Amino acid sequence: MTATATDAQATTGTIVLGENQYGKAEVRVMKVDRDQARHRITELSVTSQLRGDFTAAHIDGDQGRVVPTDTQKNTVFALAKDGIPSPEEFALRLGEHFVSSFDWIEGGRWEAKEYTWEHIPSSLTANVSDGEHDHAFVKGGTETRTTVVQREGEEVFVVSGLEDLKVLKSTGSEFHGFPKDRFTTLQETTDRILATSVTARWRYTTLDIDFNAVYDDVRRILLETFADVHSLALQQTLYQMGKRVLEAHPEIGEIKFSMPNLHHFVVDFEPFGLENPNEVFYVADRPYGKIEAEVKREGADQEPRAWATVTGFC
Ligand SMILES: O=c1[nH]c(=O)c2[nH]c(=O)[nH]c2[nH]1
Repeated sequence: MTATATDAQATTGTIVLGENQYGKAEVRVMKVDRDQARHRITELSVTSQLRGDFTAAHIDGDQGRVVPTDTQKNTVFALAKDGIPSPEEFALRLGEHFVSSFDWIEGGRWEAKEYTWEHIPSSLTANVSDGEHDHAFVKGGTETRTTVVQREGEEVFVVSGLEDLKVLKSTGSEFHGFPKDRFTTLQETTDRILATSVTARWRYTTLDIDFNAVYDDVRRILLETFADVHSLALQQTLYQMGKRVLEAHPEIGEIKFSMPNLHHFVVDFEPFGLENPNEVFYVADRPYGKIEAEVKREGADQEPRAWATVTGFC
């Protein structure tokens, strides 16, 4: 692409500040609920960013309206003291706090990622209830629960999801019928390993829900559907996962996925005079297929502002 005369002209006009937001990124906070012998721990990585008219800060170096990023970090810790019932409720409270505390703050973006911890199973008896240690934990699954809360005045948008939910099927996956040209080497298959690491994000159309219960159920549906669908392509599995989530949860407007196709290639044992009926695979690190799609409700209202600052496809 080449720059046009109009582009050149545009670069000579008055320079002004465009969209902006600022805050503290990746504040790692752990809240221990220790009011009972069996503790509960919640670990979040929180990014808080404020929006409003910060022209003076950018143009004149005037900090009169700049709530320091350090204060935003401290606020994350201070609000955690009152509990983190869910990442969504915590992010919503941060938004409410900043918008109601400083009249020039018009909104912002609060992102939270939750890391899973599980009580360590134990056959001992000291500090153990129901076969699990009361205050010793092991890191849970590889996945991270996510939420992005954005606020414009009284309008609030919540996009929640998960990242890196690793799943694999050792059969029940086919891939054939694709077009072939002189560069095609891929063999058709009616039995292959299907593996992916699911990143999904969905938009809530209401805040009047139990965020933890809905999250648990969406995760259950994603896993069950991945397992249940006899896959003719990762694209088909993805679509079914989204469809079943939307059918079960009217409070979700749309759902987006980014799912790598993590290739497992059958090792060629012919040179060794051996057979390999889908038993030994070479696990390829990269490249990987990159399958991304949105599943949505036909004719439903879209809300691009909810997705505006979600990086990548989702
Ligand atoms: O499920 C798949 N979808 C594709 O689009 C694709 N392309 C490819 O080479 N293998 C696969 N597998």
